[in-house]
Amino acid sequence: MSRSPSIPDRPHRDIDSDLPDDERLEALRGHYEDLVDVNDQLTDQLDDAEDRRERLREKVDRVERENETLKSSSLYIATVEDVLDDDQVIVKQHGNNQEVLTDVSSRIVDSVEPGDRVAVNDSFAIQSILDTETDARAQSMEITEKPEVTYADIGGIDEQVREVREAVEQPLIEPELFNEVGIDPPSGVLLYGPPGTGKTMLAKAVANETDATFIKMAGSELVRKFIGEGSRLVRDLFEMARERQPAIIFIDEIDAIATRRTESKTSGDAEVQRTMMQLLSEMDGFEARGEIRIIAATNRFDMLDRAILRPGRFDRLIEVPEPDRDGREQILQIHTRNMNVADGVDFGALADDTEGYSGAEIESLATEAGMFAIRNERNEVAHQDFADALEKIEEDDSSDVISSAGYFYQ
Ligand SMILES: Nc1ncnc2c1ncn2[C@@H]1O[C@H](COP(=O)(O)OP(=O)(O)OP(=O)(O)O)[C@@H](O)[C@H]1O
Repeated sequence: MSRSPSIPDRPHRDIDSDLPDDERLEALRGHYEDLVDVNDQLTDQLDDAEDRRERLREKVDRVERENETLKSSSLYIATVEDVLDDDQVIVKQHGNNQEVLTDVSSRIVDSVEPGDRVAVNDSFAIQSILDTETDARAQSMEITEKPEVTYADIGGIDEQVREVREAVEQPLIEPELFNEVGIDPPSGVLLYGPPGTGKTMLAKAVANETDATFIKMAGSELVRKFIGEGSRLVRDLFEMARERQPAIIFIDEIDAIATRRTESKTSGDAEVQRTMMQLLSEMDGFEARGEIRIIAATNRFDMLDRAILRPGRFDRLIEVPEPDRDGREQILQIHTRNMNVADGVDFGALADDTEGYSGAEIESLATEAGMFAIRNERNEVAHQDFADALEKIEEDDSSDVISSAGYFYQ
């Protein structure tokens, strides 16, 4: 840090009053020049001090802004791919593998290196470099203060929405109802059904509706990546939820940690078992009327260890099936509501033609139809675009079957 410049001495001259007038005048002129000189020095120093104060104020503002961003908690994990000049880097976001050119906070710009795992905020600016422990915790959890999904975004599963609201939302919003009646709400809710039918959406929508933090952990990540750490991460998960309650814990692919016990006793099995025991013990010691609710999801209900379905654990089972015809029509309407759709598009006919499609597949159909419109240089999506998209998806699916069959028989 630079030291403050010293204040110049006050000029002093003894002027003898007996001097002849012209010499006295000369001495006074000299004294005056000394004073002007000191005045100039002081003015310069004042300007410097003001500059320094301005710079410090900017720095304080910047640090305050960075602090605010750090405190707002929705941070995502990414890996640094490349460090460029001008405090910019390219990062790849975990989960969706999106590559983004972004800024680095000046605090840490000198420490960022390619390959580092970092926490980025909503606008992808790097907030901190993760150490291994935070990294492991954060990697397996997705934390969102308030997910954007609402019940209005979910189509075709009204009955399931109603059941989830009753089992998860009501105990959070009106715990006194359960106290008055003298019953405990369901401890945990298990959503089961085929992939892409809206299980994750349901959990997010409850969090949105109840202003709860949404904390998602994938069972498969727990056992695949963190051998030896699974049970600690389950503990972390509940601790994180307690710190941020009201919170919805969503454990996706719960089958990965709660499979039926097999005969084989490999170390991997023992690890999975320990992780599941930790989950059960967290749930057993859990206040059902508290501000934390647990939802799990699986596509493999048949494989589940029945121990997790006992009373006091995941004791409310909700099946989320593939949508029926009306459901498919509703989901199509939802996923095209922000699209520029031509008048002649017949959603009823499209619902008829998409039997067996999940919500996620219907979403891809809508996007694909939009792509056809763009390819044909139109900004309005016509019925034919949906028909072409459907044909393309069916073709892609059948070639997948052929290639996987070819592989099988090789
Ligand atoms: N019922 C639905 N209504 C509207 N959109 C849906 C519905 N189901 C799925 N989708 C669309 O598919 C995407 C994936 O859905 P979601 O992640 O909720 O499925 P999931 O059942 O949790 O799947 P998985 O078992 O593979 O985790 C959603 O983001 C949404 O766009």
